[in-house]
Amino acid sequence: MHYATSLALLTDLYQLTMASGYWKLGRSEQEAVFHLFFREPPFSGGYAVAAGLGPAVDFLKSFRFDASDVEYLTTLTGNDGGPLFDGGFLDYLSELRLTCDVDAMPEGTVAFAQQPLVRVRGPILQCQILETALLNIINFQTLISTKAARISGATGGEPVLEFGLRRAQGIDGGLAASRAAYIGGCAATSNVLAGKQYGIPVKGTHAHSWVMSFDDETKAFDRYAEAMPNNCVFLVDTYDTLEGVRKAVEAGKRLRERGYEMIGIRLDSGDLAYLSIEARKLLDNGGFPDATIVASNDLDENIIQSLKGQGARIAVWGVGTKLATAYDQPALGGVYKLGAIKSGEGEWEPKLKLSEQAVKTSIPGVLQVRRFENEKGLVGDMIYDETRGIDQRSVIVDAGDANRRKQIPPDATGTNLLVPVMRAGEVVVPFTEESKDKIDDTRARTQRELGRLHPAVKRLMNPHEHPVGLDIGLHEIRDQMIREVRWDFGD
Ligand SMILES: Nc1ncnc2c1ncn2[C@@H]1O[C@H](COP(=O)(O)OP(=O)(O)OP(=O)(O)O)[C@@H](O)[C@H]1O
Ligand SMILES: O=P(O)(O)OC[C@H]1O[C@H](OP(=O)(O)OP(=O)(O)O)[C@H](O)[C@@H]1O
Ligand SMILES: O=C(O)c1cccnc1
Repeated sequence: MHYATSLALLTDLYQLTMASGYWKLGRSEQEAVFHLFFREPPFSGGYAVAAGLGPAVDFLKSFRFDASDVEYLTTLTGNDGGPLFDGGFLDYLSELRLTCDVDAMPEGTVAFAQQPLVRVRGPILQCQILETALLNIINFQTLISTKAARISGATGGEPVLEFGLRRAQGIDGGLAASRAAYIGGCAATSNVLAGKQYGIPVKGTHAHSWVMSFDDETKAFDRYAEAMPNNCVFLVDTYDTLEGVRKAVEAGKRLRERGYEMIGIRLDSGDLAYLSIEARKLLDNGGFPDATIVASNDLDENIIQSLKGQGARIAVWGVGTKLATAYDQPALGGVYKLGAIKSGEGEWEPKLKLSEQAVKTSIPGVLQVRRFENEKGLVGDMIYDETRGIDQRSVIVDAGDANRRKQIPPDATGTNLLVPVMRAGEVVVPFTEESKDKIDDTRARTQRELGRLHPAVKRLMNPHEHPVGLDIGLHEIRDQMIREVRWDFGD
């Protein structure tokens, strides 16, 4: 999608005050590199599924301060009542066109803590003013695609229908959630606009109100079957669920006489394990062994896992609220940090932010991630500084605990996860108009990526940690920088 209006003001004011500062100091063009990453996978899980790059690229392509943006900025005042921004700076913004380089993990890539999902390199002013929107887009979509991957993992590949629009966080939240849920593994959405906009399959049943609007349930099913003979999933729990299933079987027989087949039934309350087992028997004995049982009602990955453990005969899972709102963790804490700045001599100077918590101390450099695998499977991921290359010792060191190290075996081959997306402000890969083929390819990538992960890393509770570490050369530089900063502060 190409945004019709500029979204350059979709930012925090402080990005613009810093930009104004860089401009006034004559530093706007100084080259810098920033990395977008998260520190903990969401939902206490072992991984995340990167998503949001498509819309992020659309945002970057449309990025400009148009006349109305600049006019608005002229109205902002400082605490002396005078204009907040200099006229010269606002002229600079109106002329500004992105010239930076962006590298990122393609959507559907499995990502782990500390790894850059996006790297932006270019004039510091440009890198800085992109922070908020990139975080807004990538954080939410990565969160939802990860939730969808967990839910789809729990169903063991049985289709998940995303039903979340009515509970989603507003209009854009609903659309973005449907998109990301599909990338993460959902089979379809009930969100028709998302279907149109992103080429996602749309599916649905009917609501209780349909049944309630008739005097009795049988009539409701028959009338629905007459109106929609090729889309019959009867919602059977308005009054008594198993009685509802019996009526659905009878309605299905009448439909069959007309040359159509009912798709199945939907359960939306009560004990879904018991009811699905009993409903299955009624459907099978009634001559509908192929009828599908759809279930919904505040489902999430944990309830689904429990239902499967109880032998539930559910074949299609409708999941709304807990998926589209990422109910148990409503935000991914992705951050965007400065990694290095180019000095006057044109050398990259790595930059470090210290923290009391080792894991929160930033990783300096111009970072890239290399994923290693051998014939046994994935070996581990290395975060390294592209300007220095990989140390020949081929060892990764945990970013939070220097005692945790792993040798990358010589038979392992590596692939860089960050791929070029923009060069000098121009999109260089086909992350352009969202097409059905494109989103289906992305969804397939997620499936391939998850298929390569060890099952223990995908475990819902207390997952095994996939090995991720800093290239030992980068670790030593960072360690030295930490010592120097601590020394300066007399620690
Ligand atoms: N066998 C089961 N094991 C575990 N959880 C279940 C089982 N059956 C249903 N659930 C889940 O338990 C919760 C049921 O909540 P609740 O009892 O409020 O729903 P209900 O019986 O459908 O009532 P309501 O009519 O208000 O929806 C839902 O999240 C549902 O998905
Ligand atoms: O439960 P979710 O995962 O959010 O899935 C969507 C829910 O939306 C619909 O009902 P709605 O919640 O509007 O009404 P109900 O609770 O009375 O069924 C539907 O029947 C599902 O239960
Ligand atoms: O089609 C459905 O069954 C549906 C759609 C949205 C929300 N709940 C259910």
